[in-house]
Amino acid sequence: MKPEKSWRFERDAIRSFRFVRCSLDHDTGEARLVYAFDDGPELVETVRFPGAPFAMDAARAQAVERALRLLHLVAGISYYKAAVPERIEVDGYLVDEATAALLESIYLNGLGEFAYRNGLDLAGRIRFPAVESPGTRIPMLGLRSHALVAIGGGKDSLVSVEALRGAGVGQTVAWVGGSQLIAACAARTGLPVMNIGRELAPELFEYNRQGAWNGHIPVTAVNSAILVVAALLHGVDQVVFSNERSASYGSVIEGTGEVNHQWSKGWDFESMFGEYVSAHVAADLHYYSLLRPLSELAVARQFARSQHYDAHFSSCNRNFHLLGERPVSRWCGVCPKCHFVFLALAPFMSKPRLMGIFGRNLLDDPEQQGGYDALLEYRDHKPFECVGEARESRAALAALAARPEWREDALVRRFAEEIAPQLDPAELAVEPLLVPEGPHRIPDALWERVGARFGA
Ligand SMILES: CC(=O)N[C@H]1[C@@H](OP(=O)(O)OP(=O)(O)OC[C@H]2O[C@@H](n3ccc(=O)[nH]c3=O)[C@H](O)[C@@H]2O)O[C@H](CO)[C@@H](O)[C@@H]1O[C@H](C)C(=O)N[C@@H](C)C(=O)N[C@@H](CCC(=O)O)C(=O)O
Ligand SMILES: Nc1ncnc2c1ncn2[C@@H]1O[C@H](COP(=O)(O)OP(=O)(O)OP(=O)(O)O)[C@@H](O)[C@H]1O
Repeated sequence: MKPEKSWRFERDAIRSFRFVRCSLDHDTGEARLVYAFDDGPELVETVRFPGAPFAMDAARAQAVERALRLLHLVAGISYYKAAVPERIEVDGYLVDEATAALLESIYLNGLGEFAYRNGLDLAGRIRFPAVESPGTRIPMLGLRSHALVAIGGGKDSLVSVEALRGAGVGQTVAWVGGSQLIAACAARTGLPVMNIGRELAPELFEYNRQGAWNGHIPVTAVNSAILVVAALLHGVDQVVFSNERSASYGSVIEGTGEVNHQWSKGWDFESMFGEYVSAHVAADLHYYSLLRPLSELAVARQFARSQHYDAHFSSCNRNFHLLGERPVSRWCGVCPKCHFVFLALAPFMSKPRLMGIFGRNLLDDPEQQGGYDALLEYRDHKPFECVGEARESRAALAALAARPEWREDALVRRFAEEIAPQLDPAELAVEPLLVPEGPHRIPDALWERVGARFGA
């Protein structure tokens, strides 16, 4: 369809979102993901995979093409959300029923927070056009044993990197986007690194100014699909994320139910996506999260065992905006992630060390009371951020209330005096929360080596 010169983004007049085409140039490593609304201009997202030119046999090249289409379909969510039109069209290739089912789940659940905040009901609205497929078996590719480990600049992925190192697994640390903070953490690992470039179609920002629907998207799903393409281009057999058990639990909102900001970090996404990749993209490519059986507190304990990254890492998402200025400090100190990570690390490291990392004591600052109340689900719901469960925050605060160096701090004292007496003391123990449990996709032989390290 030729774009009409006079086309304007009018959100409520748009009827269809189109997946126009996708391509990957093996000589340059540049992928182009092309979308459009109705007969509007093409929206081109670019992803640059380092290591080109890529040479490979036909079977691997076909797997790359399947992975690229999966990425095209997943990454479309950034643009689809701008108008959430009633129709989805895929112009360049056919989508089978299994792919449509995966996509419908990612779009519906991954846009859960977006829909809730915008007062939209997307149930039944998101339908990918699907054709029946004969269910052809996809081949093993003979990928070499090596892990591409996704890192995000925070504590979680660094825990995975060190666990894999300890288990003797060959790894490359990989990240998407231009964050200098992540680059510094990657360099600090001393391991081979892979930085994948990603640029959103610039028109999206213009549409945002013109009244597009806007809100959170499941960015981990997009990063996962990008890393699957990268793994196949480089011929390696594992894509490793660092999503913990706690990520599977969302915010419970009165009158609405559960809305999970971090849905694509949760188990439902991981199991569905991982199974799809091995059944429909490459039989010997394994996607898993190494931290899936761990709570946030267990990850924090693990991170605290080494000081190697103290001066480099940050979990504060304010470091990762695409537009605008970077924060002066690695830790803003006022967002839910700063609140939670400070609290989660406190039981496991010395107070001076923690204050050295954050440059201040968040638990002795009454201004942060509202933020901590939300983490405890006390008179508020869990924030829309990647933070642990309320029972983890309560247990951590209870542990600090028993320690002389913490118990006089304003928010610890308030917890002990006002909130703890309303809670069941049996539910305030830290130890049970440190035990690894629940489903995961970690290869058995690897879990045997890292599980003990994690306290299994
Ligand atoms: C850095 C951040 O937290 N961004 C969220 C913020 O966006 P904001 O407008 O303040 O800044 P930008 O990130 O620069 O985004 C500019 C616009 O582009 C849209 N966009 C961005 C990335 C993308 O992949 N697709 C996009 O469409 C974005 O919507 C803006 O209009 O608020 C937004 C609305 O709530 C969030 O969507 C932004 O979150 C980013 C997608 C992001 O990368 N966030 C991660 C730091 C993040 O939230 N990670 C999660 C993982 C959970 C998951 O996978 O769902 C976490 O740590 O909680
Ligand atoms: N820019 C990125 N590129 C590739 N993978 C990423 C990126 N950001 C995050 N990830 C992956 O997604 C996971 C979830 O992100 P998240 O920000 O919660 O984790 P983190 O940065 O490792 O730790 P923390 O929870 O302390 O911030 C990460 O552990 C990492 O595996």
